[in-house]
Amino acid sequence: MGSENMKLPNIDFSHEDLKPGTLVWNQVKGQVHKALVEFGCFEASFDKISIHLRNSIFESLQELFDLPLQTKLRNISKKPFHGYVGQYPAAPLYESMGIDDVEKFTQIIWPQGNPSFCKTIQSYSEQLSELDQTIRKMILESLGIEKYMDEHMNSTNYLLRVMKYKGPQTSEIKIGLKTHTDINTVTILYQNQVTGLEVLTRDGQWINVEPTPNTFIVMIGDSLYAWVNGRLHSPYHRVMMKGNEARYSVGLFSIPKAGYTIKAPEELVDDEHPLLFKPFDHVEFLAFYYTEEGQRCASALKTYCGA
Ligand SMILES: O=C(O)CCC(=O)C(=O)O
Ligand SMILES: [Fe+2]
Repeated sequence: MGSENMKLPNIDFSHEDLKPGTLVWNQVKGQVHKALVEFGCFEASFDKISIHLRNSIFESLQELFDLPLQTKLRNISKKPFHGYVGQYPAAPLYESMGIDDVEKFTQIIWPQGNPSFCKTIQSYSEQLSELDQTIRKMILESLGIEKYMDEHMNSTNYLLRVMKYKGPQTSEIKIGLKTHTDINTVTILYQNQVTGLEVLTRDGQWINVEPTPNTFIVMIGDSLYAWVNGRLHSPYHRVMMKGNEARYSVGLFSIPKAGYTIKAPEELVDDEHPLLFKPFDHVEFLAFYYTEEGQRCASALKTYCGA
């Protein structure tokens, strides 16, 4: 179980003057780098998303998940994990839906229209993608690889995934989502007040993440871990549920585009830091990841393209 007294670092991104080159930018950048080396994860305080939008997002999620299963199943996608996921015996509490294109998604789920859902999701993704970009700029600067900024920023797409974990209706702890690392670039999670997310430290302790209305959880995925040649950590995490209440969460995932080869910059490879992964295409890696073997191995990426 999660350790009672450990906490993730909390970094404040609400400062008005948070622009590249300012003193406050450099201070926050230092905190981001330290947190990502040590934990691969941190809490971000970010007040650019209004209280109204923060509340609407969970109302929208509830409205969506309350729909009949038949309706939710209309969200299909050729890409794994982008469509409706749920009703799995191994994760009976979990349901999720990927939203690639919110207008199309809204049209499929509500053919009669649902402008308020569409607008809420759209504003949320747009506003939160600013935080994603700020963090990624800081990462490249702190690693001294600014010259790859445009290439890196253009190498990803966003996916918003909304998630619901039913309360198990018992005080016993039940698995919500099994232990995994994220395989994308950067993940930013936001959730309602029901606890459950746990992040594993490098020395093997589980940290319970305590949600608050203005904290977002930022996490490095394996693709970024590979690209920065292991300079930042990509943490194992899981969701454990107890009690009656449902946990709603929403993840903004930056994901490498198909056809983009992830290859560590030469600046990050030397005798002390030998190359960890051979260059790979994320979408080709996904095909392996979702095979039985890919799901079984401790590190699918290492098995797939470890150097
Ligand atoms: O629900 C959460 O907070 C975590 C979800 C998660 O880890 C994932 O979707 O990869
Ligand atoms: Fe995850």
